[in-house]
Amino acid sequence: MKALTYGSTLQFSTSVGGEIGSFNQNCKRQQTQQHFINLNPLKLKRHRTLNLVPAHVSKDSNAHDVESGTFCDSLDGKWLLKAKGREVASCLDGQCLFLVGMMGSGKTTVGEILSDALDYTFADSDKYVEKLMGGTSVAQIFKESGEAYFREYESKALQKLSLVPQQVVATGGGAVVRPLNWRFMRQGITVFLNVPLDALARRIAAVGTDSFPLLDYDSADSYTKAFTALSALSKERSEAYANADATVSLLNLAACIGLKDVLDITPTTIAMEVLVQAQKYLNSKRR
Ligand SMILES: Nc1ncnc2c1ncn2[C@@H]1O[C@H](COP(=O)(O)OP(=O)(O)OP(=O)(O)O)[C@@H](O)[C@H]1O
Ligand SMILES: O=C(O)C1=C[C@@H](O)[C@@H](O)[C@H](O)C1
Repeated sequence: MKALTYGSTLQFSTSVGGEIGSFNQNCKRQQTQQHFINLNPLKLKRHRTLNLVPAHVSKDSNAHDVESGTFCDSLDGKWLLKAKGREVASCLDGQCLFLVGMMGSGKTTVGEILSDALDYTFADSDKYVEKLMGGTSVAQIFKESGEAYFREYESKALQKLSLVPQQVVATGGGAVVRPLNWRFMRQGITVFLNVPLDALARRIAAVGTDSFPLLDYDSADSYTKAFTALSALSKERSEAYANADATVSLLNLAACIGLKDVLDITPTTIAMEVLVQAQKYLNSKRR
């Protein structure tokens, strides 16, 4: 564990290129780079020692991971996320942040953490549709009224949600396919959580495919049916996901922090990377 001290600006080094906490770009493990985060908004006492704890201490972890300052769900990890959240919130200037990505990619899990870091409210468009439908579940809507009907309500939900400032919205996995939905999502900024299909299928197989109507195939084991259906959906949607303003690739992120399995990346680490990529996008727009 590496202890770091700070004044009003925290400085630490990581093994990768990019800005603070960015593990996603130009990952070259031999390079070290200084990163800075402005801690003034947190109004903290000076001279506190900050411990950056590795997110995972697996048999593959080594001292390098520790020194690289990998974020995790420790108190300090959350605290750094909060500091970054304040910084990004000021660039967002009230705009919403829409998370897009395949079902099970972590939009809800990461979105809730992000809303806390940004001091934003959180909304899940699937849940909003369920509310509009008097509490009927998404799976039930698909079953009783069909996908087209659900998509109409999904667009209504996104339209309503896009009117609320300072909100993180976890969108439904298929929201990106309708151009109309992009009109609503372009009111804010969009970030694509790109999770490899194999990992998604493993995650979904673990929780069961029952609540995912588009994966409700009769044959094969849960992993195979999830993987088969996800592959088909991903082919149809990859172009649409690429319309997002920023992307967080879990494959790159895992490689950069030295994890073999993307499913081992903590939601806090992913949330940090979302903030970093969102900020990059906002800065590039300003130039
Ligand atoms: N980084 C993570 N680490 C461990 N578990 C995770 C992580 N991200 C998501 N999960 C788990 O994976 C499952 C799916 O996550 P989540 O509901 O956040 O995905 P989603 O993208 O919102 O899905 P949907 O499009 O179906 O609403 C949940 O059981 C969640 O707890
Ligand atoms: O990927 C999809 O098309 C879906 C994802 C879920 O979030 C739900 O919106 C619904 O199950 C459809």
